[in-house]
Amino acid sequence: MSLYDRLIEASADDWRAYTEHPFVEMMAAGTLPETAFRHYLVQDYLFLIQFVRAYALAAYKGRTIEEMRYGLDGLRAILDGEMALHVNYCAGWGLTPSDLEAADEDMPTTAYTRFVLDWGVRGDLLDLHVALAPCIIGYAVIARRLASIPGALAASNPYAPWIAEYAGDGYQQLAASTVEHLDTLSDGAVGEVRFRQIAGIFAQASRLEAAFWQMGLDRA
Ligand SMILES: Cc1ncc(CO)c(N)n1
Repeated sequence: MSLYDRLIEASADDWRAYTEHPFVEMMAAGTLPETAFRHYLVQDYLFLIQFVRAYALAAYKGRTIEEMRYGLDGLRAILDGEMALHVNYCAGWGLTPSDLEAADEDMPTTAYTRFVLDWGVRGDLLDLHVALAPCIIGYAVIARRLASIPGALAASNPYAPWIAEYAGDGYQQLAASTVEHLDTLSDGAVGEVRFRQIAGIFAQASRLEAAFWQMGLDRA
């Protein structure tokens, strides 16, 4: 069993609350109010800025060139890839990247990003990558499922570009390599005590993800 499978199994309720949150179901159905999505997306841009810092930290903490490169690739995937989705959506609302950067962080954004960065500083590379994992893997899992719901990818669904981005090959491959990387990092040998520690980080990050969706819905 991969470390990822063990982590999901250990935090099943939190994982489900995150990946099956009403926010994502409403995106697939196209019924999510735009105010909710807009608040979420602006906050997500601020979230990604902090995640770039977390990946930079992962590169810094790498003990091999391969681990350093892994941090760098994650950083690039956000800066040169994922953020374009946010910029494009926001351009439709008349918001420029500078407007996004100047927005204030809402509490759940600060809570989640600083939780990850704190584990990154305090813990070792495995702690950091476990704190990052629900983000990448969760969005890949969510988008793959949503993409299979009839009508979710229809041109009439304003959230189709979001679903298509995370269900796309590039992002799905990033998630698959994250699953593999967790096994490489843990070397297949994580004892019970260590597993309980990282399972706690994984579960908390999953709860912070659910709180992030809820932050959007609360603006509906
Ligand atoms: C809150 C959040 N979690 C995960 C991702 C995926 O990168 C994202 N963009 N935002």
